Amino acid sequence: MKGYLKLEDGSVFEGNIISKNFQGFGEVVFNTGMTGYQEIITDPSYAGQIVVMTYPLIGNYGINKYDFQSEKPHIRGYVVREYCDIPSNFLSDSSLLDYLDSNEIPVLAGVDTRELTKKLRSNGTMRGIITDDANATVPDIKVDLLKEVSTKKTYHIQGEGPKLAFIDLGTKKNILNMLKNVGFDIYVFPYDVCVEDVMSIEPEAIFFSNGPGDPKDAINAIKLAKFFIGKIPVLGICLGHQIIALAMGCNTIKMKFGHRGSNQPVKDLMIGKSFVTSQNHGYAVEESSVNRNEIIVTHINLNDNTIEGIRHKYLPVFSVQYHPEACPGPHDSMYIFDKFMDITCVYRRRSYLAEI
Ligand SMILES: NC(=O)CC[C@H](N)C(=O)O
Repeated sequence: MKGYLKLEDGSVFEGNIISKNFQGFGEVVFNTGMTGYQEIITDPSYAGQIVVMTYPLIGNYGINKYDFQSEKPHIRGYVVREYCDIPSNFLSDSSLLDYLDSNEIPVLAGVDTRELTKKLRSNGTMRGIITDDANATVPDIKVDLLKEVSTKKTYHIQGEGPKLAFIDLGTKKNILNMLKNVGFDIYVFPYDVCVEDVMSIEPEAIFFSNGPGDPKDAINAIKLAKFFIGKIPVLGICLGHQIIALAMGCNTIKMKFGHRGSNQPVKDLMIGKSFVTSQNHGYAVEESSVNRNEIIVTHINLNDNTIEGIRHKYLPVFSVQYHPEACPGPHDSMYIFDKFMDITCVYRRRSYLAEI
């Protein structure tokens, strides 16, 4: 069926609606990854967004049971140049379209995604609607994204190491896997958990996850970060990084079109090495808001010099804007998780020594 992607500036991109559902609206963003569509569509940070893939052929390796980053897709719509409906991969259990159809996600194929991406790059991210109705207008509806993607109940992932309070703002599964692999004993809390409930497990470290939306909307998480900074080691990834920055007095700003893909170059200024990283963010820490007497910028993006990581000068707090857990993307910066465990162990030994 003929369909359209209509943008808030009035522009219209034509294509074919190949899904069962033919209506969806959200913020239209583009991702430059050549592979990794299964991880992207199930990354809860994309909640509220229509994702445009710049790679021209999507669907060719199907969907498998290993690469999900959450229980279901969180995107509001999917836009591709060419959809491949004959997946070829020994791990594939279903086609991408069957999976998206079973979750009622609208898919618009046959779109000039190069032109669309150029538009989003020059005008900035815009709201849009996928529709079969040439007269449809682009709605502007705000929903509580954190409530939608965070865990409803606290749960425990047993480990032998230090106790970690994990604030789930819509986490990707591989972040939990990585923290489990380095040995943390993890308690996963909902986004609106109170300080007292987190304290009840006597955490030795706290983690703030990735997640959707504007970091300034994560009011409870910012409050938690303010409380725990300086008390126990703190790590944040992506939304978690932005929350930690806000808690330490920095500001965050909306970027023109963000960074989304598996090929973003980042320099670790502390060790002088550059890495290719996986990213998915539309907000960033504002450089001029960083109080350099207290905070060190540890990582920058080599495409546009924006901040990709910070740490406190004296306190055990650090965070990265990119995704060291990959999924999809390169595994080059997974050392971040070992570093977090090392710092937590140093603090554990210190408090042990202080007691004897
Ligand atoms: N992946 C994330 O955590 C994204 C963080 C935030 N929602 C942003 O777009 O910048």
